[in-house]
Amino acid sequence: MMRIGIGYDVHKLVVGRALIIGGVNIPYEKGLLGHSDADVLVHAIMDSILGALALGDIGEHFPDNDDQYKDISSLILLERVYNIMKEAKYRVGNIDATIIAQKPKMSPYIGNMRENIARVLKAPLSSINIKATTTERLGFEGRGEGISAQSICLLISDS
Ligand SMILES: Nc1ccn([C@@H]2O[C@H](COP(=O)(O)O)[C@@H](O)[C@H]2O)c(=O)n1
Ligand SMILES: C[C@@]1(CO)OP(=O)(O)OP(=O)(O)OC[C@H]1O
Repeated sequence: MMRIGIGYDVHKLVVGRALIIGGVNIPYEKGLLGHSDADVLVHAIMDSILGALALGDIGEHFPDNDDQYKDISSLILLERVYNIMKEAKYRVGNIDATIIAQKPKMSPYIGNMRENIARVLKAPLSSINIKATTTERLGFEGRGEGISAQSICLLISDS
């Protein structure tokens, strides 16, 4: 059996925070604000997997008032979502995700992001696609106030 899920997340850009997207530390004058490392792409991917499993969202699994998640790498949370998926006897068929950011340029980092996500999800690199787009300066992403990400995933049952 196959199941499909979508995920969407937004974080605010502020000075004094690291910009971590897809587990890659991207040099930039601002970073994303959040309780964890605020990795907006990994959050959207986790929500798409949990969505496919009909198991709610990351806020339910990793509450943002729990000190154990303060500044945690979202790749660690992704590994926990992987374990939940494995327990349910599913594996990733494919993931397609989009980062919506006016700046900075994501293209030099996309390869490393794909490698990080494929490694944690124990999925072939060819099953993970990550794209980036500006919004032609329109909206909150276009004004540089924040970055959003969207993900869709297909899970395949192992049983
Ligand atoms: N933050 C971003 C946004 C976009 N890109 C790449 O640039 C290409 C053109 O973007 P448009 O928004 O003008 O369509 C796009 O294909 C992305 O590959 C990027 O690297 N970083
Ligand atoms: C990841 C969690 C937990 O540290 O915190 P944030 O980094 O604030 O991210 P958000 O996208 O609001 O989602 C869920 C949270 O519970």
